[in-house]
Amino acid sequence: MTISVAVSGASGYAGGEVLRLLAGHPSVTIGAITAHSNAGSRLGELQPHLHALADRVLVDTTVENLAGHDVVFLALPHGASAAIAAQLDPSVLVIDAGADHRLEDPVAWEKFYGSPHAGSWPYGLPELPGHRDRLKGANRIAVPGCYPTSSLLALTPGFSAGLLEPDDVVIVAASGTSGAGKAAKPHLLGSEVMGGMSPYGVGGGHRHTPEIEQGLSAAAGESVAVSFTPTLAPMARGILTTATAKVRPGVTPEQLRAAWQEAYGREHFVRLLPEGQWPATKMVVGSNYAALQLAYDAHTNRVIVTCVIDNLNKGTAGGAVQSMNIALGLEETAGLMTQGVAP
Ligand SMILES: NC(=O)C1=CN([C@@H]2O[C@H](COP(=O)(O)OP(=O)(O)OC[C@H]3O[C@@H](n4cnc5c(N)ncnc54)[C@H](OP(=O)(O)O)[C@@H]3O)[C@@H](O)[C@H]2O)C=CC1
Ligand SMILES: CC(=O)N[C@@H](CCC(=O)OP(=O)(O)O)C(=O)O
Repeated sequence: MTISVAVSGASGYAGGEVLRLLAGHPSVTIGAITAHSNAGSRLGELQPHLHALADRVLVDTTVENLAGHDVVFLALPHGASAAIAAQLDPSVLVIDAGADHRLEDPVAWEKFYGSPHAGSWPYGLPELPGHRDRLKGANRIAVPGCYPTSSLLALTPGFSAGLLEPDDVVIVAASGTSGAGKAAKPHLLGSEVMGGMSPYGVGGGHRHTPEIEQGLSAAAGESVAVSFTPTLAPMARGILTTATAKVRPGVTPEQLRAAWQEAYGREHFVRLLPEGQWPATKMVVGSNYAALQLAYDAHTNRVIVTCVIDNLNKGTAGGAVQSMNIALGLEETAGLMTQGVAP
């Protein structure tokens, strides 16, 4: 089976990573690749690492150019994908790397994004309970945000198993700068980022807070409140998320470990590391893997979980391709077997 795929936002970081993965996918033919201000350019000028596609020319992101493919990836700024998706044939598989269709609650959407809610689609994080089944045969998929991917992988097993208190969850995550996209922004200048770290979106203001709460609340079966603080780290790729939550009375460290083992023991891309080995971003950069470790802090009665992902891979493009594979009934790992890059 050969699947024709169009990729929009192909001049950006997320679209570029989708193309990098699709170029190694055994069942995919890459059709239209589209951009906005860079339409008309050769891909090799903008994504010089994509050698096999260097001579392809970017065309405008229009419904006409995206039509006629089996799958359309949207890797556009927030708010740009909903209008395009609404005009694409309902039978085509549309996979949106942006946020437009992630949140189920219109009130939360309007509060954090300030625009009308476009509705929600099946959520492309197959390792969450029940999600793989919802992705099978889907023709619309919302790819999670990168921080929500690592945060939900970190804490969902504890909430699904009923081991954690819902009102005392603290998540602090450090991201590489590619998470902010390619467009020039003063806080991303090398001189601002190199050699130091800084927080942003502090105090509950980051738009990924409701997305993380949505996923954890679904796992818990009750409302979960999250304090989420993102930080910017001097690296191009990678997220290191440290998530902690109060443990319910009577829960033992053995029960905690068993819950995470049960959740991920059969997963290919999510690895609970052997006890004592702690995740580092360099384990996963370039790959679709997530690595986790947990500890019980008896002093504060909290579980501490660390999760690392590559924000552009498992956090965006890898999750998108994995979801495509599931939706189309392909091997889930197809095009995604690249391991981490080290040193
Ligand atoms: N970077 C990351 O780690 C993650 C990104 N995402 C999401 O993926 C999407 C793309 O992000 P990212 O690649 O980082 O961003 P970039 O800024 O790197 O790329 C943005 C892309 O969108 C195109 N574009 C810009 N404005 C418009 C417009 N008005 N209409 C159509 N296309 C437009 C750009 O084209 P041109 O260059 O030609 O102007 C470019 O191809 C966003 O929704 C983001 O939230 C999700 C998870 C993680
Ligand atoms: C470092 C950095 O700036 N990261 C981005 C998140 C990237 C991501 O997951 O994106 P979307 O929800 O936008 O798809 C941010 O905090 O806005």
